This record gives sequence, structure tokens and C-alpha cells, in this order.
Amino acid sequence: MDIHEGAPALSVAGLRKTYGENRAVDGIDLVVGRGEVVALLGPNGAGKSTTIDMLVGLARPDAGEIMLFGVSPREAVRRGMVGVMPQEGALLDDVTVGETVTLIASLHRTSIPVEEALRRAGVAGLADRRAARLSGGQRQRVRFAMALVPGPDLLVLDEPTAAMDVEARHEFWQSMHAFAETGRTVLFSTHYLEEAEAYADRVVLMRAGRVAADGPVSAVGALGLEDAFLRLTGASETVR
Ligand SMILES: Nc1ncnc2c1ncn2[C@@H]1O[C@H](COP(=O)(O)OP(=O)(O)OP(=O)(O)O)[C@@H](O)[C@H]1O
Repeated sequence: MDIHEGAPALSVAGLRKTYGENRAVDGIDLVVGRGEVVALLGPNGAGKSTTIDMLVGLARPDAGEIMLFGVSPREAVRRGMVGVMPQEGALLDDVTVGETVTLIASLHRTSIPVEEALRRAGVAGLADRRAARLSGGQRQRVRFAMALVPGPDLLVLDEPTAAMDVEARHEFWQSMHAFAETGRTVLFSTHYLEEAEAYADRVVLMRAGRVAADGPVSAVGALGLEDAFLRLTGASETVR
């Protein structure tokens, strides 16, 4: 299987996933071009994590097709083209940050230097610290280093700043911005309209397993996404 030169970073058609009676993802079509920074915005239970897990091969869709750079998610991950930061993911308590990222690097055919991944994720100073002694925000940043270390063309980040304080958030977004500046693609999920507006080129608003709106971030106001988001947030319990 060859990587298709002109293929978009991400192409999704008719994506569905049901848990029992619950249609977590109810027919998503989405194309993300290379170099775009896209925010998947939506309230709790909108289906963001389920979508992301399917995009990166962590969950199996009931229906639909997903291609990353023209190949399957598994193949793209195998080739180190995708860096993933899932919402949850345990770190081994007795293993240091440096050892953890070195281990992940060794699982990939190619990688950037571990020190560089640690530095870009803002955890170079924590290389010798065992995971058991990390704060929630520090753990998130270690997981960001794990996503960066294969030197991916696409980063997929599920609520990356959850558990980070204001300063860590700021540093995180700077790193993400530096990554995107090199022309690579980022898809991240968030509850926060401000994060989507500040850091994405494009906002995909999800509600009840579907794409409710999709547009350039410059048009957020014009599209009325903010109002839509406020309504959705207010309705989040019923959406869930
Ligand atoms: N493993 C699972 N088993 C059963 N139901 C699930 C499972 N994972 C998700 N769901 C349900 O699917 C729906 C979508 O959940 P999902 O976690 O994808 O939403 P989300 O937009 O990521 O929410 P949050 O912002 O809270 O992370 C919810 O109703 C959730 O309860």
C-alpha cells in the first residue's frame, strides 16, 4: 500500500458507532486537508472521543470508512505518520519520563530524538522523574511528548489541555503551534470555544454524534457557532 501523494490528511465517510441503544457517532463525514489545524468542539457526550478513537484505530467503527493520508488508520499509525494523545492512557508508575518516551520511540521505525520530543512538550526538566510523581498536567505533557516522538505528519489530540493549569496550557499551545507551523496537520478536541478560536483554523462542531457545523474559525461569529455552542452546552445533559 502506497501513501497517496495528494490524499488528504484525514478522510472520513459515513462513520458510525453505537453502544447499546446509544448512537455515540451517528454518521460523520469529514475531510481535513494537509496543514489544517482543526478543533473538534462539543459538549460532554457529543461523540468527540469516540470519533477520535476510531480515527486512530483504537476503536472499531460499526460503519464507515476512514483514511489517513490515503491508508487505513492502523497502517498510518504503524508508519509513524500519526501521533496520538488519547484522553486516557496510563503511564507506568516506576518508569521515568525519559525512559517512557524512549520506549515509545523504540516502537516506531523512525523517530525524532527523545530529548527533542521532551523539550517540545515542555518536560525536558522532568526526564528523570518517575511517572508516579507527576502531576496531572505533567502527565498530559508527557503524553504529548509520546505523541510527538514518531515525528508524525498528523497529531490527533483528545482534550489535550484537560488537567493543565493556565501556564501549562499556554506552553502546550505554543508547542502545538510550532508543530503546525511546519505545515503539518492537527486535529484536537475541546470543550472550550476559546481554545478552538485561538488555536484552530477551522472548527467542527459536534452534537449528539453528528457534525452540527463546520467552518473556518474566522467565520465562527458569522456562522453563529458561539450561540450554537452555548445552546449545546446548556443542553449537554440531555445530549448525553
Ligand atoms: N465504552 C463505552 N460504552 C458505552 N457508552 C459509551 C462508551 N464510550 C462512550 N460512550 C457513550 O457515547 C457517547 C459519546 O461519548 P464520547 O466520550 O465520545 O463523547 P465526548 O464528546 O468525547 O465527551 P467528553 O467531552 O465528555 O469526553 C456518550 O453518550 C457516552 O456515554
